Amino acid sequence: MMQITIDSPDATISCPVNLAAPRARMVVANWKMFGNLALCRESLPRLSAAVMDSVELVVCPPAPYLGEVGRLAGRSGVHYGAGEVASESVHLEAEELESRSRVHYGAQDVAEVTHGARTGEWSADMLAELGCRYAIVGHSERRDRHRECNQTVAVKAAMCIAAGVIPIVCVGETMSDRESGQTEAVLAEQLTAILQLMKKNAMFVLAYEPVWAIGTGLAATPEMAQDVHAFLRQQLATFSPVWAESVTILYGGSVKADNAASLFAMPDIDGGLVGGASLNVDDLLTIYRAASI
Ligand SMILES: O=C(CO)COP(=O)(O)O
Repeated sequence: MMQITIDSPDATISCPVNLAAPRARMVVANWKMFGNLALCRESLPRLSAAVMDSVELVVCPPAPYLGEVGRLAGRSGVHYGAGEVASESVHLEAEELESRSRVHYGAQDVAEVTHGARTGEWSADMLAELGCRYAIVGHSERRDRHRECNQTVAVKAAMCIAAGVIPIVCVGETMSDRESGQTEAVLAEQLTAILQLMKKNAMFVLAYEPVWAIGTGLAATPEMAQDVHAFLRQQLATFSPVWAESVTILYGGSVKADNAASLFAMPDIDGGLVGGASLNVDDLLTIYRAASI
């Protein structure tokens, strides 16, 4: 395992990266500001029972539910009586659950500093302490509503890496960017900010989420998404060709049970970042299984 170095405004950070590892296939459920404790308790045991070694499954609930999701993901419902959790997993033996791959979980955002008087924010270290393996950074809803710029997103990603949390970095163009032929320029600018801070070889997940496809029911076609994913991988390769092959690139934007398989069949699409459809456990499981093909 080699070490890589990151220059952040706070510190110089070293983090391990395993270049020998093949890139992971993955489905990430971004619940956004939806769901409740009942959804956590209904879905986590079912997801844990369905998880396969070949595809990672990550749940990113609203922050107040991270502790409960972590608890459920860690023990897959064995702490609950059958009356409390309506799930097949409560019938599984503890050893069987232990031996399975676990559902991972992560936050939808993180602060760009390690600590401070920041009401309503949380640090990457706090997420690590809660057992979060991932944190989404740079989602277009935060870039738009919270005015997060490329530099802020890059610092957040670096904070995650320093804390041992893998950032899922979102990039994507608006419809007007696309219509004016600016898609590649916009994506390159978003990605360059990240790469300049992380240098190369850092462990992160990239998510291509065209803004016009989010929550609209209008997903990119598999070919359209593949073109962009190939472009993103090419950009990564300018830093390191070997590393570029190891980076998981997810597609997000109206991924549904009926279009997931065709999107995930494309060579540079390694899985999905799923919003609305992830709130329905059956749909999420169908999407998850589509990533194993
Ligand atoms: O923003 C998204 C995931 O982060 C995508 O949302 P939808 O799947 O609801 O379009």
